Amino acid sequence: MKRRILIVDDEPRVRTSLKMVLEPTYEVLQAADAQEGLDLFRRESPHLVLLDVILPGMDGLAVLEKLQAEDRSVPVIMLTGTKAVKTAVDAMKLGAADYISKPFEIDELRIIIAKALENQELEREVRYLRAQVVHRYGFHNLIGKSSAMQEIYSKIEQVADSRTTVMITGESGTGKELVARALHYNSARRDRPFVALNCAALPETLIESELFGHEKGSFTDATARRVGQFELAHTGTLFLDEIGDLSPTTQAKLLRVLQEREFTRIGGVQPIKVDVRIVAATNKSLDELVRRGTFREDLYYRINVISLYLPPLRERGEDVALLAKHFLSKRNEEDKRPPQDFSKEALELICRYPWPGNVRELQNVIEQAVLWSQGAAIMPDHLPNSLKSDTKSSTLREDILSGRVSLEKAVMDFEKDIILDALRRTNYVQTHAATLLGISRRMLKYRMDTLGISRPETVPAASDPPSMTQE
Ligand SMILES: Nc1ncnc2c1ncn2[C@@H]1O[C@H](COP(=O)(O)OP(=O)(O)OP(=O)(O)O)[C@@H](O)[C@H]1O
Repeated sequence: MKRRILIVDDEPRVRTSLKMVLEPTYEVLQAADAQEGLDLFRRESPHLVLLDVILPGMDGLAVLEKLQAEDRSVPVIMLTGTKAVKTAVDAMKLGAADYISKPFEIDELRIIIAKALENQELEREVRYLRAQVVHRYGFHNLIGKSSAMQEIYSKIEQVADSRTTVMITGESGTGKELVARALHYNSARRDRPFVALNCAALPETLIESELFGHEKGSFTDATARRVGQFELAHTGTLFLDEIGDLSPTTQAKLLRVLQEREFTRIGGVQPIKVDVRIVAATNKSLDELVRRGTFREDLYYRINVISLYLPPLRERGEDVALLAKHFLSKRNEEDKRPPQDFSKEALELICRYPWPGNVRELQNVIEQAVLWSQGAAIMPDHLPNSLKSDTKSSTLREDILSGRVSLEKAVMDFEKDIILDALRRTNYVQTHAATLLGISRRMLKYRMDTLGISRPETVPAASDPPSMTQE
């Protein structure tokens, strides 16, 4: 199929000659003014536009802006009447693919057109591949290419559409709520409510009223009727986070709703029927709670029909860099900033850290780093010390265990580091540094002599007050 080129130029002579030159290779459409050009652009979806900068009625640059607003992916080559460099530069700033000054060499025009079409093709390919990557490495806001995450995606796809209760387990911050949402938004209930309730966040007295609602006057603070989360989630999904924290009484009530699919508000008599899909989550071991008798076994079996386990981030190392880049570009997009990148060293630190707070901790660290970096690439300095000290101590541990460094030397270096830090923080006032370290000034002096620490010449000697502290 021939590609279509739209020529927008008011001079018939130019249009005819361009048509003659281009027609063997391309299908050529012609417009004599801006309006006709815009109409043809919308109707015929050309692959490329040759646009004159001087047109009757509307300036070529204004037309260019309109074309860009319609579809940025179609390259526009400006035809400038004279050697109007300024106009050409303005056009390029507005997004023109290239420009050529009239009169031009036919071969030159051919090359410019071919190059612009080739770039357009490449851009399309990149967009397509990017979409593919998102599909392969993500699933409904969940990012991760590890086999553990791939398994989660396919389980979500398999069970999303059934009404069955799903139990999601995993450490705090591993993404349990995100998985619950993915289940809801991939089910037939996606247009119905998704209601989330954190069972650990409320005292026992409030949780039942939160879940089932109450009638006016049913207890002291019940000044009006209140609809509970079960009713709000009717025909949708109710996500019960930290379900292991429910009290025995609330567990019994929840079990009844799951069995009978109806309940009554606190203080009410009228049973209310509900159609709610329950997704529950916990970061505790429900097995263990059942063994200890704090979680009802019958409720456990009701809820645990299908279970999804989210492994901690330290066990899916391949996801760390991907998630870090995802959070970085998300933050940049939200703040409408130009894209940023990580320096090699910063990314190494991020990938080496064990992330005890899982994805939530990683997300917080990246968001803080964006603030510190102020638009430059993210460097180790923009990352919290915990990431660095962990790497430092694990490297040191390796050095000691492999005999590269003696334990004695490592301990001395460590002590020296801390003493120097305390001295720097107190501007070498030894009394203050000793207080920070929780040792006597005499002991500090002794350790400084042993470790070869002295006050640098740049720090004035008068900084230490005369020694009259009780030691
Ligand atoms: N795979 C992931 N892809 C993208 N973002 C994620 C992923 N996992 C978690 N997050 C993000 O990390 C944060 C914590 O996730 P979430 O609240 O779902 O964890 P959780 O396991 O429910 O935590 P908790 O047990 O403390 O309630 C959220 O901001 C979430 O968007």
